Amino acid sequence: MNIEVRVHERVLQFKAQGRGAKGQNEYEFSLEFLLPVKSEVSHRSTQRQVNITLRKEQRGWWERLTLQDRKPLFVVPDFDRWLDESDAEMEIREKEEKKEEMKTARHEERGFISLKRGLLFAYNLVQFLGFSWIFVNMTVRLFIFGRDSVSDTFHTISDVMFFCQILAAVEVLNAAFGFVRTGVTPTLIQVVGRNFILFIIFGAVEEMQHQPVVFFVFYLWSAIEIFRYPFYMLGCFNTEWKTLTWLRYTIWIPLYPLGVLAEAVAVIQSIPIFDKTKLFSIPLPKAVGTSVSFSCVLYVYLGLMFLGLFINFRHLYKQRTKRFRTKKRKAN
Ligand SMILES: CCCCCCCCCCCCC[C@@H](O)CC(=O)SCCNC(=O)CCNC(=O)[C@H](O)C(C)(C)COP(=O)(O)OP(=O)(O)OC[C@H]1O[C@@H](n2cnc3c(N)ncnc32)[C@H](O)[C@@H]1OP(=O)(O)O
Repeated sequence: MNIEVRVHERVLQFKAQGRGAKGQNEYEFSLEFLLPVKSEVSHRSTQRQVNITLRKEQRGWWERLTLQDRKPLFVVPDFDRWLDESDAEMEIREKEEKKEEMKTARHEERGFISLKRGLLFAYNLVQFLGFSWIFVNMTVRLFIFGRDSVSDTFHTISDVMFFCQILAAVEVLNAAFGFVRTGVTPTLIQVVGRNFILFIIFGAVEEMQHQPVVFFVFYLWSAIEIFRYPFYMLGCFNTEWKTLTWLRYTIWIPLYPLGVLAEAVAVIQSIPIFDKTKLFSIPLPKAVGTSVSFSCVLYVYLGLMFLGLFINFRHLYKQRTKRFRTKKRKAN
């Protein structure tokens, strides 16, 4: 198709060769607009139609399209694209409302992120202070009182340990609600595993409270946490201290198996006590006339501990690899 479109002042002139109502022919028309239009004109033709785009010289609403009062017969509005003054106002208002909504949403989102960050920071700070107190207290007491301090660990430390470990349940919620990028299972294993030892094995059995194993368990638990929580505190502000990151992702390698071993020793030591005292024993129906010792649960738990160790060791190994691989790639 041979198309010629020209605009001068306010007149559009169109000429084209093609097949239309009069078959193969030359078609032409001209339109004199009500007000001037810009001389740049663009057009695009398809098999069915020619689209011509013109721009007004000055923005604003026209009373009508053409200079002459009566619209030429061949001009018909395309109502799909038709906009009148009230439509445009509505469109502008809608756009502004959308912009305002987006602004408010972004504002709320930023508020939520700062609140989340603030709460996480406060949580990590409290845990850091708690575990630091435990670690420093145990170390100082060990130097001052020697072996006597070991058997007294539970009575001097347990209140703060109870507090920190109850509070640690927050970590399961953080993982479950997606507040931190981590899996629920490893966190649940960690929190349930420790609280089982703390509340059932040590808390409920007085004979266990003077055992040296309490010292080892508490010391191993706090030794990792005094690095883990400050690492998270810095993370809340997208900051990191390389040495601390290295310590957080490295010292669990010896500490975790040692911790599980110490916990396993505690469980094994408590078995005869549960058998003797019948504490938490599960009563059987009267016809059978006896009860199942809680030690059966402890045997099952011993198996679960090593499964838990495997799951969390693998999880921590993955976290370590991910952390150091990302850092290396960033450094390149
Ligand atoms: C289902 C119930 C079954 C019960 C079965 C019971 C089985 C019992 C087995 C129990 C064995 C437990 C033994 C244990 O008690 C022994 C010891 O603890 S010994 C001492 C050594 N221990 C450790 O080293 C473990 C310490 N604990 C942990 O590392 C975590 O608890 C763990 C869940 C294991 C791993 O942590 P996580 O998955 O969170 O990994 P990351 O630290 O890499 O964090 C991932 C990202 O999340 C961000 N994050 C996490 N927490 C926070 C927070 N509190 N505040 C801010 N940000 C947080 C973190 O920054 C990472 O983000 P990014 O990747 O962006 O940097």
